Order: sequence, then C-alpha cells, then structure tokens
Amino acid sequence: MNPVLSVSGIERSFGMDVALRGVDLDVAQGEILAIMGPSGSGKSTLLHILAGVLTPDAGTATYRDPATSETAELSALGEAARAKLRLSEFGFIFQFGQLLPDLSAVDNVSLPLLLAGQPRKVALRQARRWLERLGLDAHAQKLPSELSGGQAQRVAIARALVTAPKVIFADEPTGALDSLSAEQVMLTLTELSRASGTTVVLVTHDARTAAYADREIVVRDGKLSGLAR
Ligand SMILES: Nc1ncnc2c1ncn2[C@@H]1O[C@H](COP(=O)(O)OP(=O)(O)OP(=O)(O)O)[C@@H](O)[C@H]1O
Repeated sequence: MNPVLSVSGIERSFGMDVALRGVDLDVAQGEILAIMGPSGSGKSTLLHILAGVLTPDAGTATYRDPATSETAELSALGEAARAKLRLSEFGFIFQFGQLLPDLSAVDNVSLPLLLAGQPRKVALRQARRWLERLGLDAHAQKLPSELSGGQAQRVAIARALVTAPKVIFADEPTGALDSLSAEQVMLTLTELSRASGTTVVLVTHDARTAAYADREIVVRDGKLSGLAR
C-alpha cells in the first residue's frame, strides 16, 4: 500500500472519557474509506486526528503528500501549522453542509480560494465552474436556505473540491438527507474523487453510504474491530 495517511498507536481521551485506545490505520492514495461503528465509538475523533484537527495523547499521525512524497507528522505540529496544512491539502464536508448562511452558493464555494489568497475574480470563476460541473449553475446566486438539503450538500462538495485537495474528510455527509439525495451526493462525491484521484475518508452510520467506499472499517469502543464486509 502507498499510504497518504497513517496513524499508529493512537490514544485519545476527553477528560475521563477514553475515545480511542490504540488505533493503527493506513489510508491508501486514492482510496475511498468508510469508517463505521456505533454512536460514541470514536469515529469522529479518529477522522479529526487523521485530518490534523485534533492531536492524539499518544501515537503518531502522518500525512504523506502524494505529489512530492514529503511527509508531515501532524501529531507533532502546532495548531497554526496544522491549520495551514489543512487549508492547502484537505477538504471537509460535514453533516449539515455548514455553508455560510448569508453567502450565495457561488460565494460559499469561492471562499476557500479567497482564504488561500486567490483574487476574487479567479475564485468566482473557479467556483462557477464547479457548480456547473455539479449541475448547480442555476442555483449559483441562491442562499443556502433557498436550496434543498441535497443541493446544499452538493454545494458543500464543490466547496471541498474547489482547492483540488489531496484528501477529503466527510463526517456523516448524508446524515441529514433522504435516501435519494444521499445516493446523489455519494455518486457525485465518489465520481469526482475517482476522476481526480482524491483520497476520501468518510464517517457514516449508514451502510448504503458506506457501500460507495472501496473499504469499510468499524470502530467499536475506541478500537478498530475488523472489516465490515
Ligand atoms: N470534544 C469532546 N469533548 C468531550 N468528549 C468528547 C469530545 N469529542 C468526543 N468526545 C467523547 O469521545 C467519545 C467518542 O466520540 P466520537 O464523537 O469520536 O464518537 P462517534 O463514533 O463519532 O459518535 P457519533 O456517531 O455519535 O457521532 C464519546 O464518548 C464522546 O462523548
């Protein structure tokens, strides 16, 4: 395997609450990995450690840039360095899209490019291109409240992909959707990721959502407990 993300011996607690107790995991370049498991088992904590949002109490989390093969030990970096790396290398999709409510769809999608220092005109052009690609061009000027749940989630996918990230992290990306919208969102996410060779790590409760992944793993009581299929 050619891992883009590796964690080894990860332990993480919140006060007395032990979320992860000794997790080892490699995620291959281009792989779509689903993390499943019961509520409170440690799935989101694992996703956040893989993404450098949280640091572990023990163990290491490493990111290897697939273009340069340079590695960064996320668990050893400070918050500012991890934030910079997240912005340049990773994209994020959350359960409720988390679009900014006062910005139109196209402004939401252009935001990561503006944060990365792109001129507004370039950022907007790129954002429109992504919305077109997702069949959302007619909705570009709408506010998130004027979109359906599935449309809003596809805008969130465009926002995650607009910076051409190496890895996309998705936490319950279909959790708030009906089954038809969930299927459309997963089809969009997996087709676009495969086309660009982007690695995807997603947390889900839903077996139908996990079925779009190349591999499913299960977290139970803070440990990996074997394959789901
Ligand atoms: N920020 C936090 N502060 C305190 N405790 C936390 C925090 N984040 C997670 N925990 C605790 O760590 C454990 C694992 O939580 P985590 O969110 O990783 O589980 P999960 O499998 O993603 O759950 P769910 O499916 O319900 O989202 C839980 O006992 C939870 O209460």
